Amino acid sequence: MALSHSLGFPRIGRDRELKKALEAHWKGELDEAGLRAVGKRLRAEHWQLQKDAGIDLLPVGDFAWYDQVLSHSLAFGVIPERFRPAAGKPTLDTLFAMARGISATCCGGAHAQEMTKWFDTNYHYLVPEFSADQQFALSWEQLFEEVDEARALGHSVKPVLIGPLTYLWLGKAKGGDFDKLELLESLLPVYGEIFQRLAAQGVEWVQIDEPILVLDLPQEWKNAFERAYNLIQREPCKKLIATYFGGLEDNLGLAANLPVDGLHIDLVRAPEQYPTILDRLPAYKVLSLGVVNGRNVWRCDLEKALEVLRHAHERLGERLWVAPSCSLLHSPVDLTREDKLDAELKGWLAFAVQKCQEVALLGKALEAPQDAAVHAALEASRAVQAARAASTRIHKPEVQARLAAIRPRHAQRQSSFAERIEQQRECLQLPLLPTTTIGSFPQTSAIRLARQSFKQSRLSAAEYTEAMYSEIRHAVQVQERLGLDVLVHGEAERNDMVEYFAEQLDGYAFTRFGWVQSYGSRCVKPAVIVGDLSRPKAMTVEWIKYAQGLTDKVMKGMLTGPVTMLMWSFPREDVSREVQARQLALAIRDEVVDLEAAGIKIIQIDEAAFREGLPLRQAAWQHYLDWATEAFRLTASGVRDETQIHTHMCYSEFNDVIESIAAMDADVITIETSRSDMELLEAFERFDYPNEIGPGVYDIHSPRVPDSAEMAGLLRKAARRIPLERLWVNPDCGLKTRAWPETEAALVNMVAAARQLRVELA
Ligand SMILES: CN1c2c(nc(N)[nH]c2=O)NC[C@@H]1CNc1ccc(C(=O)N[C@@H](CCC(=O)N[C@@H](CCC(=O)N[C@@H](CCC(=O)O)C(=O)O)C(=O)O)C(=O)O)cc1
Ligand SMILES: N[C@@H](CCS)C(=O)O
Ligand SMILES: [Zn+2]
Repeated sequence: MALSHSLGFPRIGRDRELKKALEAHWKGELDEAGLRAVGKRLRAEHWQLQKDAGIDLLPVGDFAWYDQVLSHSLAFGVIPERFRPAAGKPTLDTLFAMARGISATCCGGAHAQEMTKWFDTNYHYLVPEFSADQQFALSWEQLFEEVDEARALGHSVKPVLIGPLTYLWLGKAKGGDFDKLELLESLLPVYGEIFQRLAAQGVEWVQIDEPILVLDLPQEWKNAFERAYNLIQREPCKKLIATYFGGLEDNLGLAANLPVDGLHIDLVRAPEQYPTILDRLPAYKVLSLGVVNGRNVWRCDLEKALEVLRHAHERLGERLWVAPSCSLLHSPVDLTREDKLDAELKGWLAFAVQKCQEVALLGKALEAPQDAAVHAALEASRAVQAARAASTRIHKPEVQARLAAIRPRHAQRQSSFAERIEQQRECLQLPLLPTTTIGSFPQTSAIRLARQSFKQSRLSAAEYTEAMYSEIRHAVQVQERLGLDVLVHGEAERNDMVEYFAEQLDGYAFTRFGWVQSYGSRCVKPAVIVGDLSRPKAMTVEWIKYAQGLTDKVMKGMLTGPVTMLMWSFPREDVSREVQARQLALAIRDEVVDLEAAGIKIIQIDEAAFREGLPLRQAAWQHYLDWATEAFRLTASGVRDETQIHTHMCYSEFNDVIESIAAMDADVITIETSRSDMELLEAFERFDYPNEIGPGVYDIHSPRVPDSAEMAGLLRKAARRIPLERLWVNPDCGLKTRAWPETEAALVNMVAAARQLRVELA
């Protein structure tokens, strides 16, 4: 039998129960016992959903209160000094403090751990902080408790661990000049202890995630893999190493030969690795093939998947396992919840539950090809593929014709930055170190409630518009009172910076419940790119015009760029990312031009996901950077020289992409830097980045309000790297997740810091 298994299931819940419970707990409305009860119920429900779908071996350890990397830091005792409890083991409060920071009103405060993107996904993990004298000790019982919990429910379980090399790779060495790889030897005994505990609980298989095996690894890390797994092999339990998000390529031999019992590979992202792996895999090993896409919502082409699986099954027999390509954390939970999707589109989609069914069906098709259910599923899958290939909702000749007419001049501003900036300074008349924000102001429950009422027709369009205008008036008044220089309208009318635009473009479709965890309790509902994309009419102009009419100060128009629209949507699989980005670029370019025509002098085109889109392997970088940069320039280049184009990027490591960021030629870029203590500016300094920069001076993901001295300190650091006349002052990212009191308090301090530095440094 080809065993079917899942690498991990979404933890947030079909109705985002975990999100709601966490937020209630943080507000003091749900005690710890209540929160734990929600977690327990969700785990039980998720195991049952997977089992009912036909999955043989269920993951345990994929549940996390905030983030799975953070759970591992707790497990290994990697708890920075500022969070360490005075006595005893860490608690849930320790975990939440590490994730969210501690407010300055309590014990002097502590800033949260740095958060960054999980490989090339829109999921964020908390970066482990290693000290030079780092000790590791098993400190968190969650995994063992959950194994008992699942077994008590009668399930066959496979605990999931992040492997030691991936864990170390994801962390940061702090407070000393040392190589984090040196910590491996002291970390491994904790893994040993975990395997022994799991074996004592009766566990047979453990999944060890080592996704860094799909990256370009330095030789010492490759050597470390051999060293680590030679030691780990002595420990009990059978071990399956899971790789995903790409191909093993030059690490294939290394991964195939590690002394463990099985290997999982991602055949969706890297189908080409299949034949080679069969030749290189030792005869004793299980091979798990990830054939169902865990990163997208389209139904699996079962025939195509079966072609490979049949071949592998002939060679491997019971040593073949079937799986999704990666953890289903990146998938919405259950398509059956979607009661408003049209039948045709619904028939084309699969969420986590349906993906588990697909995996189980593929397993069954290998054993019982004549089975009636198998036969019917294959027939249905063939019909879906044929319908999509011919559908007029997908293929639009007019969009394709516009794409074909693009010429290099369309992606080129009229003059160089040096010439433009003179005209812009003349036109904008801003002070040194201009202050601004990234776009959004608090998305209060009143705003969300108004939107919900409008969507359910309990509020008319006019009433909803007035409610949003009232929010805009409030945001403008606050910004004027605080003395900010460049204002924003606050994005009250936007449910999400991507979904909002997607809803107004032709070619997109939407789910009602297709939530995916982004970080902690925060979720996104990625829109689905179904067909060729175009903009039927202006999307933001009336809102921005209204906001500009309220003030004499400059109002920034606020748009989401093509690369980010693409990265944070579920893309088509029948055309390249490049083509989809170009279609989006043309649609948003029209909006940029319309904003300028409406008198808007500064237009921000957010490209928060620009760095995230960078392929994991260096060999593929240039091609991506070329088309991504071109898509941005195509969006931004329809305007006059005096119109100032801003862009914004959060969570980015800029070293690898700095030249392309310069090539985007935005007049101003605002970036996230505060959690990394302005370290990220190093790339801009080294490259002598020519345009203007706003390095974030405070972390918006934490409720903590930094004082103006702290922000002034960061600005001084920034001014050492970037010439003063090119520096802007702003938070790290949008303020939608914050409440008004902390937002105002932080912005008062930010404006004060900017004013102080104007005097001090001018
Ligand atoms: C900047 N970021 C973004 C990323 N990806 C995106 N697609 N969008 C982003 O902004 N990736 C990187 C970062 C991640 N950061 C964030 C920050 C904040 C959120 C967030 O707040 N998400 C919200 C959901 C947003 C949304 O769509 N809201 C809807 C309302 C949906 C809803 O909850 N409705 C309620 C009813 C209303 C109520 O009572 O509140 C319901 O259905 O029950 C809207 O505004 O209309 C979140 O709540 O998690 C995400 C990523
Ligand atoms: N303009 C958006 C960017 C977030 S990355 C915001 O302010 O929320
Ligand atoms: Zn941002």
